Amino acid sequence: MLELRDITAGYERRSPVVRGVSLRIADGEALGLLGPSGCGKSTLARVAALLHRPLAGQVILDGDRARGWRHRAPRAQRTAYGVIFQQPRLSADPRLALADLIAEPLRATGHGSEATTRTAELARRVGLGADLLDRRPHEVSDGQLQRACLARALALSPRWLICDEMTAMLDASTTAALVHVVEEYRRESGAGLLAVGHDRTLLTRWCDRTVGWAELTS
Ligand SMILES: Nc1ncnc2c1ncn2[C@@H]1O[C@H](COP(=O)(O)OP(=O)(O)OP(=O)(O)O)[C@@H](O)[C@H]1O
Repeated sequence: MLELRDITAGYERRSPVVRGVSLRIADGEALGLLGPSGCGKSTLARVAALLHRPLAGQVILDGDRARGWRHRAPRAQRTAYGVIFQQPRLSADPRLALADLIAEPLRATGHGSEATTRTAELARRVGLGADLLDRRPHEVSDGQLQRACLARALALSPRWLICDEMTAMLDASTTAALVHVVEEYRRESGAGLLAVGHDRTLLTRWCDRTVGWAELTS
């Protein structure tokens, strides 16, 4: 289970953007979190993924309380997550070819020897043609780059996926393709999902359960 207990978070201690929010996602469950722009969804998603230290509250991951954030999180907790953000260009190193982008987590965790085989496998899974793997981010479309970011997020076979407006800048067919990849992975692996967004139709179709920001904060 992934549990957020009474989380208060933000960028200034005196005016947090998230106040006293609690939520639980059961193993294998897909939870959609809906809310208007600027309400604090991404901040909460980053707290859930151990990327943003909350001002107060606890994150409990598979029974263990998170004690570190970002690079200070223990590796076993950090690698339990695959995270995909809204804007692939902000989360992809522009100097890396897509193959190296996908292989980043493998190399960073001492699995570099598997990188070539795993990268090819992951690229196939997300529908990225082998001809694109030598290109750098500026040489591919947003949709192609987001596919590479999804492949990178799946590289270490995470138990939890955090999709923060993953499809907000994509067309309908790429959206459907990426959601399909996530769902196929979840079926095989039993991974849980927190999908953040403002598209009620998409999240209702995609997730087992959706919750609105207002319900969390009331
Ligand atoms: N790095 C930052 N420094 C200061 N304030 C920030 C930072 N990131 C976000 N904020 C502010 O925190 C609030 C919540 O932002 P957040 O990105 O969590 O909202 P959101 O619900 O995900 O919005 P959107 O749907 O537009 O992505 C906003 O008022 C935003 O301006």
